[in-house]
Amino acid sequence: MTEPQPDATEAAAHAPRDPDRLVRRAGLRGDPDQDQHFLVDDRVLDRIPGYLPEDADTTHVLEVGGGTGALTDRLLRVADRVTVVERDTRLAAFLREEFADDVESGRLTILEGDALEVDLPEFTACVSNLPYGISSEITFRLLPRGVPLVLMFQKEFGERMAAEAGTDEYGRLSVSAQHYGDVEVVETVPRKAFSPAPAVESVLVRVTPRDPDYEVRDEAFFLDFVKALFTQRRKTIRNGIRNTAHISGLSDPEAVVDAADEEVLRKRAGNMDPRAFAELTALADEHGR
Ligand SMILES: C[S@@+](CC[C@H](N)C(=O)[O-])C[C@H]1O[C@@H](n2cnc3c(N)ncnc32)[C@H](O)[C@@H]1O
Repeated sequence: MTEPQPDATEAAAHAPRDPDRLVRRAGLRGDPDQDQHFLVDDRVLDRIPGYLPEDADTTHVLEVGGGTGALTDRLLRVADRVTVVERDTRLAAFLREEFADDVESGRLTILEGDALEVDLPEFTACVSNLPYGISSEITFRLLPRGVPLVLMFQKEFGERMAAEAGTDEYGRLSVSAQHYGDVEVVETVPRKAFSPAPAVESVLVRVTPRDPDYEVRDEAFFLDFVKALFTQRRKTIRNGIRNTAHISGLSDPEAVVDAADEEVLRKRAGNMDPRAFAELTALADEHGR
């Protein structure tokens, strides 16, 4: 049976493309081994661009992992320009064909390649149903750009990003992400919204960039120090500082222990908010490096 093309009425009314039809037109089954879980729930797709902060600059929106273009279609409705990165050659070819008019007019650029390897353009916001295999690595490339992000993650990962100090989910990922912006879970997305359905539920996370309300002189050291202390999350900060100098790179951990307040030294990493980590980092920077 030949796949029906979108009819003239649909095109004229500029109705959003039907996600199931896109998958059928692409003629590909999503391959979970390639992180291919296409969003096929219209209502979820229609809501996603609306999660951008109200004042977001939508001059140039980046999408990581275009798939069959269901989200691309929604982004083209709100953005002046969209750049899509897609690693799968067949999907990149399909997107070029499906969105030929937008490619031609310069509103859409398809970058074929691995999002961790291509040179990402300057973009003003990023909205993506991410390939989960690269969630962490791509997110930490996006966060320092300081633009709004609306990203789909595996539920557990998204919840850890947004977690507050003192909760079980709070960890290195929470501190590092919240260093760059306000992180919120804005929607839980059920498995059946995707084709093929992933093994676990997903969440949409919004990151609204802001400068932290604390000073960090050396960002790389701050992130290494936080990472080091969370490898010993059940130990006190005192023991954490002493035991992890090989990770944090401190040459004199004892000097940091001497300089820090007893109250802080008795805490555990899971109870330190980002500001407390920043203050301890400043001491470590001054006394222990
Ligand atoms: C979860 S699907 C999302 C597809 C589409 N945006 C949607 O919402 O239906 C992720 C897409 O990322 C692509 N992909 C996987 N790994 C990638 C990588 N390292 N760089 C770029 N794209 C990748 C997959 O081929 C797939 O099309």
